[in-house]
Amino acid sequence: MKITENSIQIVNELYNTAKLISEREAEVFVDHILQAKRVFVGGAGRSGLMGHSFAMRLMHIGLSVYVIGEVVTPSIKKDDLLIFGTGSGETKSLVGMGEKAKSIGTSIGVVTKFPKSTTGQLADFTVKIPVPNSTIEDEINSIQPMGSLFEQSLLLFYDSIIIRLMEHLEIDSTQMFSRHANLE
Ligand SMILES: O=C([C@H](O)CO)[C@H](O)[C@H](O)COP(=O)(O)O
Repeated sequence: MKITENSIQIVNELYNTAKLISEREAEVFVDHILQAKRVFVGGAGRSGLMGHSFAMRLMHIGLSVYVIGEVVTPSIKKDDLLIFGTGSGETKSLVGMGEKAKSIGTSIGVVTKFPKSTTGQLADFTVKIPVPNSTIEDEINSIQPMGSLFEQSLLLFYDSIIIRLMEHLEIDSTQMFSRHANLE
């Protein structure tokens, strides 16, 4: 298949996945972010990279946000919100961090293909990214390898959440640019 046709097929896959995400689950996700004192975002590998992108936008809209694992990230507290993006829901480092946060009483939100996974069960709320017919090992309805369809869908979901938060907080792109790093 031509490379450009691959791109079109990927966009179709993203469309078919995005339209199955629950609006109600997405609104609950937004409500928790708005109520949290600070937001901590976590994820491993490519899912974690999408989390970095999300955390940057949360900073741009003026929220207190940290990425798990950065050396400047402080201890998490009860009034904070912990967000994981994890396709499998079973990534070991996240399970350990989720257990720790739960013992502190921190609210946990997990965006995943598998809400019944170990991290999903630790969560106070989940958002299911319903990658069609997927299993933990593979993505049988995708032309893409490994977890790519989940990871791209996660980024689209996170960016869609940002647009909703901009509406709630009455923030525009110009204000966000004013917070963007000036030491690049
Ligand atoms: O980077 C990843 C890998 O390339 C699969 O596509 C995953 O995002 C990473 O392994 C984390 O896995 P999940 O927690 O299951 O998303």
